[in-house]
Amino acid sequence: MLLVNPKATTTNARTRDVLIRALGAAVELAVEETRYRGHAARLAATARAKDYDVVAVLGGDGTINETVNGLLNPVDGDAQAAPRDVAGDPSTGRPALIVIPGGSANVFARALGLPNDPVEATGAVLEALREGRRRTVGLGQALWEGQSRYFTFCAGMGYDAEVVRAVEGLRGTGRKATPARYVNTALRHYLATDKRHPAMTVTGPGIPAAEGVFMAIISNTSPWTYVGTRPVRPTPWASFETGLDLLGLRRMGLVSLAPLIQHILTESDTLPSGKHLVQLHDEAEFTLTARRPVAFQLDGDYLGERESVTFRSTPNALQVLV
Ligand SMILES: Nc1ncnc2c1ncn2[C@@H]1O[C@H](COP(=O)(O)OP(=O)(O)OP(=O)(O)O)[C@@H](O)[C@H]1O
Repeated sequence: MLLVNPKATTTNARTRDVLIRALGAAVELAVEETRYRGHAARLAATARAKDYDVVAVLGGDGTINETVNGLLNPVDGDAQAAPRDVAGDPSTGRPALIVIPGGSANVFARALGLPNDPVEATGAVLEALREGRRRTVGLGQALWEGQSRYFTFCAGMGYDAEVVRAVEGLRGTGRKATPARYVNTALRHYLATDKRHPAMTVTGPGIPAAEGVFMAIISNTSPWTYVGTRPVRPTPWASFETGLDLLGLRRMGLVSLAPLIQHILTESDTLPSGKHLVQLHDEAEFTLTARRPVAFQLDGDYLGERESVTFRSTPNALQVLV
């Protein structure tokens, strides 16, 4: 099943048709266009219930996030659909995923090593299909107030989620999400964010409690994002094959931030260092609690202000043809 989000930033009818022709020549293909927010999750859950082998997505990180959640959660009323779980590997019980970048940032596709161009990515994916090349990836899961949502590359609480919220507000007025818009919004919003009263504490099984955190980045892979073609790596050791990583900031002043920003933009695999940083690597679970509601984002989607969110690693969650 091919899911196309016609509203994704860089998706157009031409790339859609190229992809349909290319995939259609290689496999038996059903094509669905998403018509509203949440539609990709429903379609993906249906694909799983109907035992499709593969779900391909042409869209941005938002559509991929929905698709992944649809693949992991059973469709309404189908909760006891028999999983095809083979030998305890949960990824074998659901359709595999194909990703063709069609959004603005395409972090998940690029973190998987795919070209950030839909036609070139189609070529790479067709090769993977022909050669049966699959990679098993873990996902992150966020749980709060009785809700749960999986994430493919990152979640965040605090300043970064405030920036995501501000950019979503601008997109609501018809402006596109470009890297320059994110950077401009981040700089402007820096003046407004609270740099004096840290709200969050990180706790978890076997993890010493860390208080006084202003913002936290939770990573399922590295890079965390891209500015243009440049990868940004606040948690350089994170990977799809390990548990979750975290970078927490206990200071938001420019003296602390400037060297950190320089480090994460230029260093590829050394951890940023500093007493004001809280760092976790390859953890199965931890919780962020906050004294007041704090902005929360997941795979670049703003999800409101929250006071407690638990983050859990879900190993071997999905197979990706790449
Ligand atoms: N037909 C539609 N009309 C409006 N919104 C849609 C439609 N189909 C899907 N959506 C929603 O559009 C949102 C944005 O899509 P998506 O993330 O794929 O693209 P993007 O925002 O351009 O990319 P990125 O996430 O990389 O910025 C998704 O949250 C999805 O739910």
